[in-house]
Amino acid sequence: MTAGSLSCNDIQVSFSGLKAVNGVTFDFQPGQLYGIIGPNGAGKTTLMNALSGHAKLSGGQVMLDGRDVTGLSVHKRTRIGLGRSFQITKIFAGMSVLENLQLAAFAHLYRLQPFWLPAGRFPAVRERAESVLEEIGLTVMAHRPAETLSHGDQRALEVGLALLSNPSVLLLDEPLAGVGHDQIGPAMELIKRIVKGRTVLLIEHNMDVVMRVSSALVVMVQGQILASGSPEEIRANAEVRAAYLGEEE
Ligand SMILES: Nc1ncnc2c1ncn2[C@@H]1O[C@H](COP(=O)(O)OP(=O)(O)OP(=O)(O)O)[C@@H](O)[C@H]1O
Repeated sequence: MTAGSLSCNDIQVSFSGLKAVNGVTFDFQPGQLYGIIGPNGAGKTTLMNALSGHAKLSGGQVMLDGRDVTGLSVHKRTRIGLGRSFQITKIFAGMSVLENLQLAAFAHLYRLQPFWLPAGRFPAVRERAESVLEEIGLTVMAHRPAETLSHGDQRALEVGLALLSNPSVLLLDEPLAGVGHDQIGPAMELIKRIVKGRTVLLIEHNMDVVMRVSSALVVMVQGQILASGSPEEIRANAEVRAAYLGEEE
């Protein structure tokens, strides 16, 4: 089995009776970038949470590289190849860019939070953090406090945190949220670069961006998949246009 295959079978997530994800079955193929689109409240983030282990399923299974991970914690899923970035940033504002990466690299490599010693003293940590720093194009900003970065660069750092475990499957929840218009282009380039060799699920409201970077789109409405296909197929799908894209145009 090729690394990076993710599938879900009839998964369900409910919040006090509300079926936020209501029977989703899908095979995400290795190396593809799936744009997950749909109106507000359609269940996109909850689907990601269900796949990453952040939301408890009320039914169904999640498989990663052919292995049933339904009962595994977030950390165990991370260790076997699932990375996740969040809509709300998890970076430490007062720490430098490199320190943020080193702290997360230490936690990943040694399964500990290094509160009592500088994580950067560990060669494996330094090496991993520096490699991701380069991957996200922030090497020149390594020693800047994270809070002084532009919004776009903070989002790149957030994505970097998800890359530290070198995941074969990467779940990105609105990595361009709040990114200024002039930074959308470079941010898109970053996404295209880090995607190589990985399976990516990307929640993104900017239709122009999502249509351009995705190899396939999955359209969610009311907790279910309404349609999936190439960006061209989705654009031409009358049902999707009526339920969602029509709103945009
Ligand atoms: N922790 C929670 N507790 C209760 N209800 C929740 C919770 N998380 C999500 N929901 C509800 O589940 C539904 C799906 O929400 P979700 O955030 O997954 O949608 P979304 O498609 O990601 O929306 P958006 O595009 O606005 O981010 C919504 O009705 C939301 O209010």
